[in-house]
Amino acid sequence: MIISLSTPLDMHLHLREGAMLRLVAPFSAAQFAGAVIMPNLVPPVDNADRLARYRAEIEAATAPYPFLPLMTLFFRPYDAATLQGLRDQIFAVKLYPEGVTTNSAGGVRDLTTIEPTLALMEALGIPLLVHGESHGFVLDREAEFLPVYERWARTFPRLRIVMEHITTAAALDLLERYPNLFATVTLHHLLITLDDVAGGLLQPHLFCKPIAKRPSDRDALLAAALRGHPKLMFGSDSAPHPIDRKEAAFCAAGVFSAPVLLPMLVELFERHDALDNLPAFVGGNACRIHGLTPPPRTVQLIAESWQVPARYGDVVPFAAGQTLRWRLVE
Ligand SMILES: NC(=O)N[C@@H](CC(=O)O)C(=O)O
Ligand SMILES: [Zn+2]
Ligand SMILES: [Zn+2]
Repeated sequence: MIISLSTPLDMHLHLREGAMLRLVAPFSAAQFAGAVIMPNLVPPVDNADRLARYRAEIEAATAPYPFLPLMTLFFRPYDAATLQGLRDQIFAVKLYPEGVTTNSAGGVRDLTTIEPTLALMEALGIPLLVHGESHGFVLDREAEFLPVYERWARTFPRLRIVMEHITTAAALDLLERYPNLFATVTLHHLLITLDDVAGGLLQPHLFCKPIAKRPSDRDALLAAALRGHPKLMFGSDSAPHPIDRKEAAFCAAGVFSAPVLLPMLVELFERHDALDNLPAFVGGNACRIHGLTPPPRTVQLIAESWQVPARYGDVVPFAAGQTLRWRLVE
């Protein structure tokens, strides 16, 4: 049995640079027609020259797959001339509050100071992608950020705002209240809760920001994804770190899910008898919301089981060692 997906997209992806990029990028390029590429490199992708060189590096690493990198710019308090000059080279601007996640040291310290740049983005039609967490208690960080989304959604009604990698039922509820608010959700946040991370022996390969939450949150996110919620888009947040940064004191945050994404999404939607809604979740909604027209591409999966390797190079993947029911047809 074969399942065909038309032009699947991953709306939140970390490809890193150099040898890590060359190791991980082919997994995404084999499965997806395109992906939104996160700019949290060291130093961040925050100027035209770095953008162009990073895009070229991605294109080299993903050839010969027809893979569209949707580039993002690391949020700075850009002025009008800078944003106008960069607008045609980017899909969106990605905002990190200072210090909330991996490589966000150059993020925004005072969120009340950046409204002039948000107004410019609204005028230029540039979407705002946000890692929305406060500096509060770890389980409350996403909830505490929701009023910030509300303020921006009200102040800038034509600014398209994407709440990245949401992990709570409360974030989902907010989608219903503001027409210009959208969200991405990862595969792992549809499957795991905090118990999987820290309820038994500590599982560093499931440690990420935002941290996985309660069963009720996971169930609400899964239900929304399975029904193809029109404002919810798949974004893997696949975020590889070398094994010595994960199996260590001060374990880095990030789950490397790229190699298993479509096989596990198909299995999940099949198990819940929701395969009809998978195309909307993995690209259809994103194309409609953002007006994207990536080069059409068909990706096929076959019902043939395989075991996820323990490692790819020096990176441990999500679901390592598990047997999956669907395999990508290469
Ligand atoms: N999600 C993570 O835990 N880590 C991401 C950064 C991010 O998306 O917040 C990374 O770059 O490693
Ligand atoms: Zn993030
Ligand atoms: Zn991310």
